[in-house]
Amino acid sequence: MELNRELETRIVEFSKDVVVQSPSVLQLRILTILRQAVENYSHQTLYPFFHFPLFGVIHRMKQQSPVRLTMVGGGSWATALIKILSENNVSIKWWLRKESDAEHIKKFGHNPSYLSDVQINTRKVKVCTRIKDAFRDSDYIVLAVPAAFVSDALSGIKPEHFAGKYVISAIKGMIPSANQLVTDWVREQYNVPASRIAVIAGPCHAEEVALEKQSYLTIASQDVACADDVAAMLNCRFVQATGVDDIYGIEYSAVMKNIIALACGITHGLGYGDNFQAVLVSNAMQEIKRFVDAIYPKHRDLSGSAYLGDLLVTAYSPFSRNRTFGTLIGRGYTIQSAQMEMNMIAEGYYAVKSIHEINRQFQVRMPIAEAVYNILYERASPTLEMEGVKRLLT
Ligand SMILES: NC(=O)C1=CN([C@@H]2O[C@H](COP(=O)(O)OP(=O)(O)OC[C@H]3O[C@@H](n4cnc5c(N)ncnc54)[C@H](OP(=O)(O)O)[C@@H]3O)[C@@H](O)[C@H]2O)C=CC1
Ligand SMILES: O=C(CO)COP(=O)(O)O
Repeated sequence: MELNRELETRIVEFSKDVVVQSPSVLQLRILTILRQAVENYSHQTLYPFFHFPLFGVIHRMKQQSPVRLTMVGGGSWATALIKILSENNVSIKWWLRKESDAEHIKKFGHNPSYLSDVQINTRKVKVCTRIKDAFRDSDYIVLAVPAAFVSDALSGIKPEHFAGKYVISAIKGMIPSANQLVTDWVREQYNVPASRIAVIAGPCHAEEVALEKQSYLTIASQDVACADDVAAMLNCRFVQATGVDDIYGIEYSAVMKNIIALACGITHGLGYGDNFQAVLVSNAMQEIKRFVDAIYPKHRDLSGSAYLGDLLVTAYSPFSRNRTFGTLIGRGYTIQSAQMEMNMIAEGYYAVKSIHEINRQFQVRMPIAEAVYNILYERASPTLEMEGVKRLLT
């Protein structure tokens, strides 16, 4: 009886949406509901539903109608997400800014600039360099360029181009010119309703996805059904994705962990050891909690993998751009030379300034983030700043 009621409620909720959905989104939504039912209930309980006529229809739709998605960005994370999505019934338009990269992918099936070992399935993935063409006929827009370049990447795109689409931010950074989360910025600039916005989070480096190492993603949206749909698109042989509702907590936490990874890198570059870093990271977790709870109060468990897990992987992994950038700064590189040394973007560099400015209003005690800000923006000495942090750690 419980199941009957739950399925009924979900189907009624979902049918309210029917008028505004395209067939592929409907299919995904139905599949998500059914997948959850199959996971959570016994075959015996589910048996009556096997006569439900939609089952056959869904099966046929699954064969025929792929989800239509646009990937915006040609970097390592976009390339890794393309690999994951290509495992499922998804048809992808991939926007990159460089004509030469697009031509190379069309010809050889590899991104020449990032994760070049990843084989691109060119039957499922169509590459283009005109953003308006990339948006046409898509149900989902995935944003996967560093936050500082989203506005450039979407140049020429207007609110009407987003109408009826879902937006998924795979970005772990803030729009520097507005000090805004990417999802808030998209909502305001393009009038996309919050129920159609999701973020992809969780501890997951593109390089490990390229190697098909088992990974976990958390998809957050104010509308959990939307998050579940996106999770269904990303679940595959080597990725397990789960939908949740704490979009603000998860997005801010992802921004903050990049700043902490910079601090870990800086101290590593200065010669501090693992004992110190463990204490730095535990204190940093409390700092993240204070900030996220102040800016968006909600009951949340920060030991979850989208919060603590992502902090750990970014603070310790040699693949982390933020940790690498911090290490170079700790070793005495200037900001410009550290940026030139890396072929990739460390989001924490931009984020620490935004968080510093936002925190003028909230006045949360964040000595580690403040030390990183002083080093990167006030030309403070890394040695002296980290001496100060050292005295405050417990
Ligand atoms: N890499 C990872 O493992 C993960 C990354 N993320 C997040 O994904 C987002 C993207 O990062 P990632 O893919 O790693 O970045 P990369 O550093 O790998 O790639 C940067 C991308 O930005 C593009 N770019 C640079 N300048 C501009 C510009 N002015 N206008 C438009 N595009 C530009 C680059 O294009 P070009 O090559 O033409 O210069 C390239 O496609 C970040 O927010 C990151 O935090 C999240 C989880 C994992
Ligand atoms: O968010 C990430 C892993 O989950 C990527 O972090 P970096 O940008 O520091 O590599």
